[in-house]
Amino acid sequence: EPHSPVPTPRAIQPITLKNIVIGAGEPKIIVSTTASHSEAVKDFVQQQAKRPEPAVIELRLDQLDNSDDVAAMVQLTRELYAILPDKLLLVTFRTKAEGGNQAIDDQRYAALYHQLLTHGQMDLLDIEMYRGTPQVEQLIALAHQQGVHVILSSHDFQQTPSQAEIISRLRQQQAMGADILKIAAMPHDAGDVLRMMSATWEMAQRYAQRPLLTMSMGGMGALSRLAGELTGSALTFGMAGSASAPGQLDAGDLSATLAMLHSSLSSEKPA
Ligand SMILES: O=C1C[C@@](O)(C(=O)O)C[C@@H](O)[C@@H]1O
Repeated sequence: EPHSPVPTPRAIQPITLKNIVIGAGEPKIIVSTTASHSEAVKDFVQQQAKRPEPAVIELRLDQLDNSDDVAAMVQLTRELYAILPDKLLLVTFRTKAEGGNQAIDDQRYAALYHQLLTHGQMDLLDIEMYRGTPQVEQLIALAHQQGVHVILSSHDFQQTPSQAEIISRLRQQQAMGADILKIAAMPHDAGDVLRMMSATWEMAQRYAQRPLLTMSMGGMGALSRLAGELTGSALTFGMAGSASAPGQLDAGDLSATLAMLHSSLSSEKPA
């Protein structure tokens, strides 16, 4: 026998919520809201609730004009949760510091998330790992008390960190108790995209017990948004109409390509 690859078993434990398996099979598609008014957000989510592509809908609170009206945001999460009986609702306030639409200080960020977790409804909450250690630790504990799964996230819209730095952040997120480990970074060349994919694979093979969500942004990064089943990224963002970040592919095209790659990957039988 010439070359028989020995597959290394991954230690990633899939998460199953509402029959959606995160961390096995095809990467699951997340579609984000980008509207600035609650009514438009609700219309969009009604439409997406009927679409087959997204498994997860991300509510981007920082895109809303009235995101400082905490009671209205709490109410909005409850309404969206009710129209998504078989998809997952991810709630995200992406801060300006990490590429989002609105600046918010760590205290107000923590206060908003505290109210959302206490009075709102969601399956998943995106918490930026660098929003202040005590705040982040308290929010993770509260989320888990409320039965909400936590995505700890880190974004770099300027450049792509070294492979060691990408892995170190993902491991830190895991150590902090994240349920899903996430990093997004901007590439300047193909090497940066390949490094993100390679860091994802090394993390998945060696260190991860939790599902990963990684991507290179911008047009150059598209391959990283398609390659998750190979590299070990369990989720991927696609767009419906308008992108919530540069480089997102249309959810329909994304879904077709993920299916094509899945059939190739599952025909691969060890010799
Ligand atoms: O952080 C992320 C990833 C993202 O920035 C992307 O590149 O697809 C899109 C955002 O909506 C999401 O919160």
